[in-house]
Amino acid sequence: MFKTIKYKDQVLARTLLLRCLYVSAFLLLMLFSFVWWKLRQSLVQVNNVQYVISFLVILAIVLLAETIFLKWLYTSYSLSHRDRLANYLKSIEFRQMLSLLMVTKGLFETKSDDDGEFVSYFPKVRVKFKFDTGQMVLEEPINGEQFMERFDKGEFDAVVETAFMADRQTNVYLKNKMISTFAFDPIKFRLKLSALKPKKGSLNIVKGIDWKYDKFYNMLVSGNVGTGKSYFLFAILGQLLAITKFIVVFDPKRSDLGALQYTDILKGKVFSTNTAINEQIHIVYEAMMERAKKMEKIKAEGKIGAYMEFNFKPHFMFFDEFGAWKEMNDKLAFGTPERKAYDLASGDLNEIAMMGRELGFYLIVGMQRPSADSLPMAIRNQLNFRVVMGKPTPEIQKMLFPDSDKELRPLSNDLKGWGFFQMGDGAVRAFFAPEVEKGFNLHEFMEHMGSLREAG
Ligand SMILES: Nc1ncnc2c1ncn2[C@@H]1O[C@H](COP(=O)(O)OP(=O)(O)OP(=O)(O)O)[C@@H](O)[C@H]1O
Repeated sequence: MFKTIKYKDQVLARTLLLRCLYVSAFLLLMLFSFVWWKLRQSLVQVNNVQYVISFLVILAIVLLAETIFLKWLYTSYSLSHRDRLANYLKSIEFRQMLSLLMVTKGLFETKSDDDGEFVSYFPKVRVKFKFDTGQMVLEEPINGEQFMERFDKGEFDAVVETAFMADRQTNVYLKNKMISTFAFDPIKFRLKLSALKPKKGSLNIVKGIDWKYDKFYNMLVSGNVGTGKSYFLFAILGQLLAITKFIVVFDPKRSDLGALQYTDILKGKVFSTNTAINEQIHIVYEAMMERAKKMEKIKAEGKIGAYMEFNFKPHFMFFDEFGAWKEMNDKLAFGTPERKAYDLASGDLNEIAMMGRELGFYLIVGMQRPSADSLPMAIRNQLNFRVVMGKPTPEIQKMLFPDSDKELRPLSNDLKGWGFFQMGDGAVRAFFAPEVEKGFNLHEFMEHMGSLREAG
């Protein structure tokens, strides 16, 4: 149910606390009156002074204990629990914060009369919490009244995102209002690795958000050591295996991905040496050019459409530790056959990044630091789905999400596998990568995902 945010909600928690204290003081008074009445009937002699003193002492002790208890309930219990009481307390805190935000952003008007200043206009913002999905739904007025433009421009939503560490997921306009849905508890959207259900054209990222590679072609996954980059890449590669057999995997650092050459599903598709990688890049490039020719022929007959409409399958080049490959090859002496092969491969890669989308050839690039030296601009500009695991440095944030000034805050101190992503020009979102469960075996996972394709 929606609740309207009021100006006085700024002190909601204090009001709640005071109400509790008033009620308990009243109950104590009733109890004492009853005890007094009983004592009068009995033989025990208590004078008025003794009675008042004992009442005041007990009242003070009870109210102090209750204040401490309520404070603990509000600040600690509500954070560490997920039951109804904790959710109720959280909703109080959130409503209070919303009211405060509206006031600090000046989204209200005052007038004065003989009795002093009073709030003459407070916009009708309503809120609904969905604790089971970790969402908050805000209804903001777009009704021709004061501040409409500021709500419409998303100014208030941006402040809410920062204050609640939330992500705006959807933004819908209805008559006289705008409905924005925020995810304030990103972990609620986490998928389990075993629950991934990729489909042709879309791979699962978090609940409700898929990577539609035909739309947001080419992916970049960056992140420092230990942030969960490899695990996230496993989730992507596994899903690709479930939808296509046209995959090549490059792992110049020979890490866990390199060892996938020993699986049945990826036998002959994993390459680690520079020579093999450069050669394979050229093979993929030639396959792409071959497809370009075929499509040109089809289009010469007046047919229109994208590659899948002509029954061509998507190809994926899965390139982990891209920076390491570039660094190793950049050192090669000019004029040597290895250098020539590398230069050819670099040119091919640029073209795959640029033309691949139309033709169904996609790149997935994994690297620690996507700096200008390690990731050529021609490729970087074509990476439409950008992911960073962990909290990026300001420079990396600027490089990955240049148009966003969203403040990125850590999602967890003890859990790994969280980060931020942006698809195209969409909002930068915080997310938890699919959870890798205990007892996970990389090779078994890949074989299993591959078997889904064979079965289907
Ligand atoms: N999605 C996840 N689910 C469960 N645990 C995770 C997840 N992601 C990361 N972890 C935990 O964090 C650790 C580091 O993750 P990962 O190996 O993917 O980091 P990395 O950034 O790739 O580092 P490196 O470059 O050293 O491989 C893992 O061993 C695991 O314990």
